[in-house]
This record gives sequence, structure tokens and C-alpha cells, in this order.
Amino acid sequence: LDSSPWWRSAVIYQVYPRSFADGDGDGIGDVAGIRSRLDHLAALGVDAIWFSPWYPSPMADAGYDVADHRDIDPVFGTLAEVEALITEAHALGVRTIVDVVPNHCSEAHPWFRAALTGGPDAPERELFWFRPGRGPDGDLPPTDWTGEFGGPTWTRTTDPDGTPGDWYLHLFAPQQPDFNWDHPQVRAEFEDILRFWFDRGVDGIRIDSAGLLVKDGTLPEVHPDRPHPFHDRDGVHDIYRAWRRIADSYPGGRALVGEVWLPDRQRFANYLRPDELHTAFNFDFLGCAWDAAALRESIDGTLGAHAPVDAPATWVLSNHDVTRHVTRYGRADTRFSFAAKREGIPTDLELGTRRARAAALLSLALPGAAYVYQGEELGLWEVEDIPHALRQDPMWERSGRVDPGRDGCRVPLPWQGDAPPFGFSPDGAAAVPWLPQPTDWKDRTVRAQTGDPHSMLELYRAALALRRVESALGDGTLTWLPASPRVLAFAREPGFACLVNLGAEAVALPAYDRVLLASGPLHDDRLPPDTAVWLRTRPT
Ligand SMILES: O=C(CO[C@H]1O[C@H](CO)[C@@H](O)[C@H](O)[C@H]1O)[C@@H](O)[C@H](O)[C@H](O)CO
Repeated sequence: LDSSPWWRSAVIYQVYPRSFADGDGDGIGDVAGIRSRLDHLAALGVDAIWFSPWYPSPMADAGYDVADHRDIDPVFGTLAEVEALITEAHALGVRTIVDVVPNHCSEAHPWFRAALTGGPDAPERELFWFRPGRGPDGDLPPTDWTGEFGGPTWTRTTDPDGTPGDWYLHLFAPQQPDFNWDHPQVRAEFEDILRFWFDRGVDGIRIDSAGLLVKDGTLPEVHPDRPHPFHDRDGVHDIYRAWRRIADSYPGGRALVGEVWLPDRQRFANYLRPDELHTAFNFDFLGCAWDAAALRESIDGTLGAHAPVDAPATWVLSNHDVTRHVTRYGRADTRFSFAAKREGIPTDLELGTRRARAAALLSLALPGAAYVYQGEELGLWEVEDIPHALRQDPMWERSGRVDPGRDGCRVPLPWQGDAPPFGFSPDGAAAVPWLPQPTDWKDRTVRAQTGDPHSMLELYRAALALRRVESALGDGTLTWLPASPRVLAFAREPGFACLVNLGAEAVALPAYDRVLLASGPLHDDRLPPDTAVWLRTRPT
């Protein structure tokens, strides 16, 4: 593998602690569970693990409502356990990335508690966005902004004397008040949080909702012809330049990974300038249809925007916020957007699985780093029949029960056995998994797939093993090869080519030395529909 920094070529596995593995038998995943299953990640061949939040939290948004960034919620374990996990991962040659949530905190955060209980003059209110309402009695919110989960972005408080008070801002749920990033204490606090985790040896920080931190303090309404009052404001870049200096002050180069939902590729690339973030999730590719022309445009657009800032692209197919791609790719409309999420959209899981296998080889052959969301390596599909009573994601209620929420991609993993809890919890554990696992996941368990040459798991293992020895893979450039319009064909030097047939007819393979890996059976040197292949094009 080339000598460039790890984060330019890494395959990063996302662990969603609540749903990875349950060590203490309470039906909820935890750090002990993760430690007990590190061998799975080492055998898979990942280079790093990103851990979604595990901090003390009332879990109004599954932990993305953080009350304390310097500790671990007891439901997940202890700080000492996390430090041991970091050491154990490093011993396996696997780096670690923790999630930091700077845009907002939990309503249980001590600063916010003080701001609420301290009344209108509480100094802590400067650390948030408290504002009087509009209208004669102030009973209209300060703005008519719509939140990221839908719904209004302001909630009115009640003053200690019981009278209606000011409103506070929350771009997500009311339990997630937004910090005021114009305040130096907020900036100092998060710079110290970065040092807290870098001092404990983590190799990277994933930055939640990275484009939302800075607001237009004049609180204008959203207007198409004016800069957005809280999306992608220029002021965020000062913050990330300061964070980059901190990251670069640590030996071995620690990486900053941005979660930036921003369709404008040029403005997206601003976050990746050499003195800012190292990488950012490529949601352009994630949301793209399973269509050769659309994917080609997305890939070219992404690489084109990243080159001027010399940042590696990242390739993401799924995460804990989006419908699993096995399900998306089996639908008539294979694109992903939050706005289009609905209950009961039909999907062909066999087709979705075949395409997901091909997408795995595509994303792992493209130049840059790649992400694997837990369960993706098992070919898990979205669980779309979770009983309403069990749903926990705030997006379900805040969307007026239109958006089914994100619980469906967060169902606890199936490790072994023929029935739930499929080894997610220790044998004999009293509690059931916090979300119901489909019984027909019995063929998708880690154990059922291990050693099966046709399984998704063995496909990922083979692809990641090849990626480790193939100098052509990882960071670098690609060259498109001539191919029919519904085929993606590109070369990565030296002597490597990847072809993906997104058409309905089998296509002939170009001249090649040998097949390195294919996502499905090849017929007489023809690549069937929805199948990908990695070729050695000339002897090395
Ligand atoms: O940008 C985020 C933030 O997601 C992050 O932030 C959210 C709040 O912390 C949290 O719920 C998510 O799990 C975390 O990944 C999307 O969920 C966004 O709201 C969506 O694009 C709707 O437009």
C-alpha cells in the first residue's frame, strides 16, 4: 500500500455501539460487546473503526444528544473500557475514530441546565441561542426556520416564576439545543474535547453536522437568493482551521472527518482545503441512483472537486441515517433522499443484494478512502416493519409519522444461531434486542456467511484483502475505459481494471490477464447485469 497518510486510502468501518454487540445482556450494544467482536473487524480487514456516540445522554436522538463528551454512558460502559478498546484495536493494527457532536448538546448538558434554571439573566444563555419571541406576547418563534428533522427550530421556555420566557434554538430535536459558536467558551470547550480524545490515542474525529455550526446572528428567514442563515456559513472554516492545527500537532497525523450534507461540490471542497478537514463523507455518491451515467457524473464531479484541494475522495453506501442500500438498490427508484423517505416502498431484495455486491467492488476500487457501515458486510436489508411502539428515532414523530425514521438501519447485528437474538446478546440473556431482528436474517449471520464463497461477507473479506496488496487501489487517480453506456469501466494503474455492468444485458469483458474478483458468476467471459469484476489487465 502506498506510503501516503492512512486516511487517504483507509477502509473505515462504522460501528453503531447500540446495535453492534451486547456484552452485558441488557439487549443494548456496548463497549464490552465491541471488544468481544474485534476479531470480526480484524478478519474483515478494515483499517479503522468509527464509533458513533457513546457519551452520557438521555438518548433522545440515540446519543447524538450529548450531555458530556468526556465520559461514556453507563449503558455502553466506562471510559476505562473505551481506553482498553483503543489499545486492543491498535494491537490489531486497526485505527480508531470517535464521533464529536459540536452543533448542539443534550438538554441534560450542565450548561443548558444552568441556562434554563438560571432564568433570563443566566450567563450560560450566551452559550446557546436564547431569543425573545415575536408578536405582542412573544408567543411567535423568533424565526420560521424548519429543522433538520422537520418541524420548528425554536422551543419556548418557562421562566422560574412560571411565566412564558424566551425561546431557544434547536436545528434538530427540542432535546438538542444548539450551541452559540460565536462564543469563545464554546470554541475553547471543543478544542479541549479534541485534545481529550487525541490524548487517549484516537486516530481521528468524525464531526457531526459539520456545516451547521455557525448561524447568521441577525436571524433572517431562509431566502433562496440570500446566504442560508445556518447552512454552510463561511464562519465555520475558522473553526476547522483551528481544529486542523490541533490535529496536526499530534504525532502520526490525526484525521478530521466531516459530516457535510452539501450538494454544492465546490463549497463542499472548501471543508477539505489543506488547512481544514482531512476528508468528508461523500453523500453525493451515496444518494446516487444505480445508473451508469448518474454514477459516472457523481464520480467525476467528486474527483473534480477534490483534486484542487488535494483531498482524497471517500465512498459511502450506507450509514446510521439512511435506508440500507440493499433495500434502496432493489427499488424502482434507487436514489436516496431524506425527503423521499416513506413507509412501504416495494423492494426486490435479491436484486438489491446483487447490486450491493457490485457496489461494494465499485466503491472499494475507486480512488480514495471507503466506508463500510456495520451490517453492510453481511448484506443486511432495511427492517421496514418495526412496530410503531418500538420506534425510537425522533425523525418518525417529528415528520408527523411520514418519514418512517432511521430505526430500520439500526437493528442489532446477527452474529450466529438460527433465531433472534442471533448471538447479539450473551446466551441466556434475559433482555431482547432493543429493536427486533427479522427471523430471516438467519442466513445473514456472521457465522452462516463465514467460509461460504458466495456470501457477502467473504466478498468483502476478499476485496479488502486484495486492496491491501494491490498498489493500484486506495488513494490515486482513475482512467475511464471505453465501454457501452450502461457499463462503468475504469483503470487504476498498474494493470488493474474495474468493470460494473448496470445494464440489463451481459457484456463482453475486455482483454485481461486474469480475474482478481467478481461480485457474481461470469459466463464465458461475459459480465452479467448488476455484476462487477476486478481484472488484472496485464501481468505485473
Ligand atoms: O445532517 C444530518 C445530521 O446527521 C447527524 O446529526 C444528527 C443530529 O446530531 C443525528 O441525528 C444523525 O444521526 C447524525 O448523523 C442529517 O441527519 C440531516 O438532518 C439530514 O440531512 C436531514 O436533512
